Amino acid sequence: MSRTIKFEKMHGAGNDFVVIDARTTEMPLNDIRKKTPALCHRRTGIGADGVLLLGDSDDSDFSMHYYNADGSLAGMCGNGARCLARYASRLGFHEKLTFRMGDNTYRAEVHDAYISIHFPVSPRPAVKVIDDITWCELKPGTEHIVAIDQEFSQSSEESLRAAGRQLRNRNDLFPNGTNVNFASPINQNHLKLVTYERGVEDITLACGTGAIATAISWDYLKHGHDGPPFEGEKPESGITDHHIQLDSPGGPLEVTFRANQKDSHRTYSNIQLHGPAVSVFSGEIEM
Ligand SMILES: N[C@H](CCC[C@H](N)C(=O)O)C(=O)O
Repeated sequence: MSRTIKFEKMHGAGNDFVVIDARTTEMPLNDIRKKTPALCHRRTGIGADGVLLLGDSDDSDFSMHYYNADGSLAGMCGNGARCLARYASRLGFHEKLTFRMGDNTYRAEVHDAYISIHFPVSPRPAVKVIDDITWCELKPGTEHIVAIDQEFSQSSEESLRAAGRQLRNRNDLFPNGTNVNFASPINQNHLKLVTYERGVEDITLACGTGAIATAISWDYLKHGHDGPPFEGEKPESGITDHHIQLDSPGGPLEVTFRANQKDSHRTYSNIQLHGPAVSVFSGEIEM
């Protein structure tokens, strides 16, 4: 049976989504998931990198559900979270809200120009050398690997897409696949970032969890890496707060976090993602 469903098309730094209030659709979430590739198709559908659903929650303001464009599940979507928070605040939720995604409860603060999402996660980066390139592997809500090299700023989009696709499909190393981030430093607190996204199977204009993964990897590779120190830096004991800007093809995102250094261990907390969330149009679609 086909149904007409209301949706809003939104984006955060060009990472775009079909947003649906699942409380009003009377359609099982899994049925919407099955329709996700058709909804996200850029020629025959609405066109998006994924579908965001707002659902009920017992212990938060709402629950977030996210499907990649191919219908696969992802642990988290940072740009999507900002869009859903903006959408929720327009539905009448407060500007400060909480939402549930998987096992985590996130907090969001909705401002006119930007939205901040507090990530209740403490990712533990691990260094992996693959084909002579140093990668940092970590999971700020979903799976990422990050390489940081000045050379990526000169690389063509085609070459990064091909390299991202190849690594994403290295099932021997990443049985669940991974999102792949190529970053190049501009200065200590500012990097350029290109992300190949699993489930979209392409470079997207921005990736929020990729921005978090990159900001933390940048710090970890300098201070927390078990191998020889990078740039001659030695780990120091203590707490430091960081604010990093990541420039993606679709625009800048900002990440703040706290690094906690104890002996040779470096851990991360107070992670926040800040950036825009914009409504493009709304409509109805037969599903
Ligand atoms: N674009 C999203 C990430 C989606 C992650 C997804 N592609 C996966 O983990 O499979 C973001 O802003 O964080």
